[in-house]
Amino acid sequence: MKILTAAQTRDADAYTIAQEPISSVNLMERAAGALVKWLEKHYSPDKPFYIFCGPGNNGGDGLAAARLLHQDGYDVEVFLVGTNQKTSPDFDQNLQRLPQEITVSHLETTVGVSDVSPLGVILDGLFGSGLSRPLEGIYAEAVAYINRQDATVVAIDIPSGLFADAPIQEGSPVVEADMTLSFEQPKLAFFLPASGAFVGEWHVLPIGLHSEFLEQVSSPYHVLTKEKAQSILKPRAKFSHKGSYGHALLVGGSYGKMGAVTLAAHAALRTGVGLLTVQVPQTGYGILQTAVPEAMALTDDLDRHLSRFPEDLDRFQCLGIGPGLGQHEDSRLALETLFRGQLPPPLVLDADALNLLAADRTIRQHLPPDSILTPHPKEFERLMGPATHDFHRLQLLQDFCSEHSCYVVLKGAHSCIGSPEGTLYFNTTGNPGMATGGTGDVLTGILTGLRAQGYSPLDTCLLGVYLHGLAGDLAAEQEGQASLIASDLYTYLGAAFKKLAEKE
Ligand SMILES: NC(=O)C1=CN([C@@H]2O[C@H](COP(=O)(O)OP(=O)(O)OC[C@H]3O[C@@H](n4cnc5c(N)ncnc54)[C@H](OP(=O)(O)O)[C@@H]3O)[C@@H](O)[C@H]2O)[C@@H](O)CC1
Ligand SMILES: Nc1ncnc2c1ncn2[C@@H]1O[C@H](COP(=O)(O)OP(=O)(O)O)[C@@H](O)[C@H]1O
Ligand SMILES: [K+]
Repeated sequence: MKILTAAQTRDADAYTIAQEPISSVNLMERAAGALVKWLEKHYSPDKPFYIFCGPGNNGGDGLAAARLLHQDGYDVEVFLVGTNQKTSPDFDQNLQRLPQEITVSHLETTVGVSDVSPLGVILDGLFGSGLSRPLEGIYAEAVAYINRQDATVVAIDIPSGLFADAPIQEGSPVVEADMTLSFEQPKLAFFLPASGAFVGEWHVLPIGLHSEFLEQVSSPYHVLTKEKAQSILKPRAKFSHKGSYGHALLVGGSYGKMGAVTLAAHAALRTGVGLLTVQVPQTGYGILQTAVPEAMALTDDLDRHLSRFPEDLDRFQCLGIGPGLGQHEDSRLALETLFRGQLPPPLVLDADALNLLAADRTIRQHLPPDSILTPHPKEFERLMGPATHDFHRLQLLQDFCSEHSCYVVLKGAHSCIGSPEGTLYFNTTGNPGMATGGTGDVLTGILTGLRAQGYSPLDTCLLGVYLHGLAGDLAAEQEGQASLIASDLYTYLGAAFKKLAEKE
């Protein structure tokens, strides 16, 4: 699913109005209809609705929703905010259509305004995708009032005060929504930490924007959906054997950090890889053979850290490097030798492999094309320097992928996969239970296992990141978020594969 900018959404609107054709006010009616249908499904008529409307079409949506909810027997109260300024024609028309029985207050100030019922629902229709500057005056006051209430806050299209595709200044007024109902497409701001925190849970409401426009419009931003991940998944063939599913090599572990590479090894095996070998320093031999009997072990000459890669790398279809590796100079030299030598098998680089890469520009220049890198934001900062805001970080991600012809999984609540062409995919699975040590190592194992089975680098990232988050969601359902630990992720990986394969 594409993510459109605010300008593209306006164009989609205009295209639909011209081509369907449909009048602007009827398109608003369709949007409000979809909104009310969702609300009525989730909130019973004993919940009072408090609808805050600004001067634009977002306010118009709020007014249309007020009328439709009232018609269906809901108790509705409307607050008009700053609408003595210029209002949009569709706002005006919906204000005229508002039944007289609905109480309407013109909010000049929130001083002395009593609190709404904590059992009620506030609909935030102050501003939508047309926001052009930070909120001030009565708008800022209304936002503060809404944020003080205990009622459930549902934002129409986007929480008021957020830009769909640009950063907000720190401290500027924004509605803190429990739920956001976004028309047709989610907004880019939903996926990024600084803005996404205001959005709450979000759902997309289709409103029938013209499919021709949506197919043709080009956007670098995509949502990684279940359908997309499902289309990548390859079934296993009846007469296949372990040779059909690749041989992966994981290199990592050091004294005190053997857990990281054993987590990755378990995860690689659970992706269905045919064979797995793990290269560890001497100290890790017994640990690995005991903890992961399915994996073959190779050992370094050194006891506590790694100083070389195996000679015969050709027999591996993917090489995953990093979990628990440490940053010893010997390990850095080994990485440099690997990159400067013959083209190695397809690579997955994580953790200390990334830190070594960040610390040494010359190694980075020799990064083999089509490599997969999986930094968290701090590791990414070491590679590319600090970003001024979340949207800038996306630009840096695109720059890095195109400069090095590689694929980067920027990990987070909505992990973002970047490709050399500049396309970005935002993941939709996963939960805060996964914010715990070792979950990234599990991802490295998953990606190494999938890549070794012959998935393209992009498909590996899309499928692997989706499955990793889905395993986290299934684990959290059973274990709860707080108690989730990294090994739960590979324990639930099988259930995630099964769930992904299910047709809805
Ligand atoms: N296709 C769809 O998705 C559909 C979308 N629909 C709905 O339309 C919404 C977009 O509507 P919209 O363009 O009228 O924008 P909205 O945000 O309501 O108001 C903009 C107005 O506010 C003003 N203004 C801006 N910032 C301001 C500020 N800080 N302080 C004060 N004023 C400020 C701005 O003025 P200006 O920037 O010119 O000064 C302009 O007059 C969208 O989110 C969705 O809810 C559906 O109805 C139909 C299908
Ligand atoms: N709040 C969250 N919601 C969803 N996924 C998360 C969240 N926090 C972390 N994760 C996921 O957990 C993993 C953490 O990786 P990383 O930071 O490398 O951990 P570690 O280094 O301990 O293995 C990433 O895949 C990330 O996307
Ligand atoms: K809004």
